[in-house]
Amino acid sequence: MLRRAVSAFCYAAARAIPALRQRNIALPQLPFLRASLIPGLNSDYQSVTLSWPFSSFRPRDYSLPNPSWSPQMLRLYNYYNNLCEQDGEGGKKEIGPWIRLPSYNRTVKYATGGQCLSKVLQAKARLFTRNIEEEGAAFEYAMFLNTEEKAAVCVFQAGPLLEGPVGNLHGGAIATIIDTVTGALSIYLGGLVVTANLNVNYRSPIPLGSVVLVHAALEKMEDRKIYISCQVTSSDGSKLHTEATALFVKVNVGHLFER
Ligand SMILES: CCCCCCCCCCCCCC(=O)SCCNC(=O)CCNC(=O)[C@H](O)C(C)(C)COP(=O)(O)OP(=O)(O)OC[C@H]1O[C@@H](n2cnc3c(N)ncnc32)[C@H](O)[C@@H]1OP(=O)(O)O
Repeated sequence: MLRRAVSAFCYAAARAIPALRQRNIALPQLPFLRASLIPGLNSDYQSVTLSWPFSSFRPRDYSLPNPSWSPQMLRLYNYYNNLCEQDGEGGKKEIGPWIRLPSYNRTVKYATGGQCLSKVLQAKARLFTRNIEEEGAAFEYAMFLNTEEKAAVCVFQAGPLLEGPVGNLHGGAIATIIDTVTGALSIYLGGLVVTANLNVNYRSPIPLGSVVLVHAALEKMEDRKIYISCQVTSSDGSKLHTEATALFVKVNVGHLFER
């Protein structure tokens, strides 16, 4: 019963969000969608209270700066975060094409804003990239979307628990952050999607502890298919570490519960 209700809600939200975007209807005007997606998109919105009835408090946003972040990580975060605000008429701050994505440790919090639901549905489940609570130990990252260019940038600091070859980042961890960034962009563009194909070319090792940029951009959309390209570069863009292409396929929420 609960599963059916959750499925119906997620299905409706997954269908509604892209349709509203296509019609240029601003999501912040809609209270429950604001609750599920908008808080934390940029610094102004962090004070918005969740209005979805299951949420009595806001979940932790893991993409906000913490003491483990290096000065370089913080500088890049501030650079992209500042792009999220534009000067409007009379010096008033306006939301520009850039938005900062909040990051929770369960996808169900994205889908519903629901703290309660995330306790009921496989309570121990955690988003792979946010399952280590120790700050700085594994994936530290913040994602920014450019809604006009249909592109995303992620500022990523690789922690010591992600070691592969000695002193360097594990290839699986690199693929994971690529899947996360290209996936987030695809979800923004297409609603509920899954990765169908991910091709990764590793060009140069990424030292543990370093800060890199993950760039993702829409190549094309065809029916249910969303093609994304991706590059991981050094923080100044001078060195190419990894290149990838990804294909995401739109699904309905029932697909995720087929057993
Ligand atoms: C703004 C919000 C932010 C949120 C942030 C959240 C951050 C977290 C983000 C985390 C993100 C993490 C994300 C994750 O990690 S998702 C987890 C990993 N992925 C999966 O588990 C997916 C498993 N696969 C499937 O479920 C099915 O196979 C899918 C759904 C993909 C297709 O099965 P379905 O029966 O439904 O459809 P279809 O078979 O008719 O195919 C449809 C079309 O697609 C084409 N096709 C299919 N496969 C491939 C292929 N491999 N190469 C090339 N093409 C392929 C196919 O030819 C056809 O094209 P056409 O004939 O129509 O032209």
